[in-house]
Amino acid sequence: MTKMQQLFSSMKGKEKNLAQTSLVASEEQPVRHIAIIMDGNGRWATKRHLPRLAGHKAGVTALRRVVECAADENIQMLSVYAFSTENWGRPKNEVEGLMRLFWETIRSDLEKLHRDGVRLRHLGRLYDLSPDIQKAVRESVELTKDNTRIGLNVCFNYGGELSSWMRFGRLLPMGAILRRLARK
Ligand SMILES: CC(C)=CCC/C(C)=C/CC/C(C)=C/COP(=O)(O)OP(=O)(O)O
Repeated sequence: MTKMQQLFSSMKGKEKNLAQTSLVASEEQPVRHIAIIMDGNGRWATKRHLPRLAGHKAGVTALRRVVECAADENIQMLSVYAFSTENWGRPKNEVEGLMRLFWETIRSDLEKLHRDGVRLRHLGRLYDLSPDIQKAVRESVELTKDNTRIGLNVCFNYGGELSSWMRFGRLLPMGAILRRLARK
């Protein structure tokens, strides 16, 4: 079992619903691009009698593990759908917590991501985010732009981009991803 498979199966068992993973590839091609829709963070936290933000933090922890494994698995691109324009409608304290978490994660993880050869890109409406976040995103994209090990598209404050992007890919359920990885 590869590291990625172990990660996905551990998520199924212990961290159910932390992330929904979809695969973009045709049947004939090896897995090169994995898209992750961050979902279920709130349910994960509620089940454990924790505040929703604890679920979002656990989601970021899971994401770190996915990025590490994917780079080792020769996956060339990861796209992470984190915060949609609809998510601004959530309670103020949750939105503020998510913005802070996003900013803190860039700040704390950027150096390691750069060292690990991750090329960061942002997809979404940067201009609507706070000046601090805009600056952190711009700096992280600039710093990592020449890295070649793996691309990480962070979709934050995305709108219709998701649905149009989905039309280009075939979305397969988790089981299909695991089987595909097993064949590598
Ligand atoms: C990329 C990065 C560092 C992001 C940091 C911010 C972050 C964790 C964003 C995810 C937010 C979100 C809307 C998750 C979905 O779970 P949900 O709250 O909809 O869960 P539920 O469906 O169980 O309510």
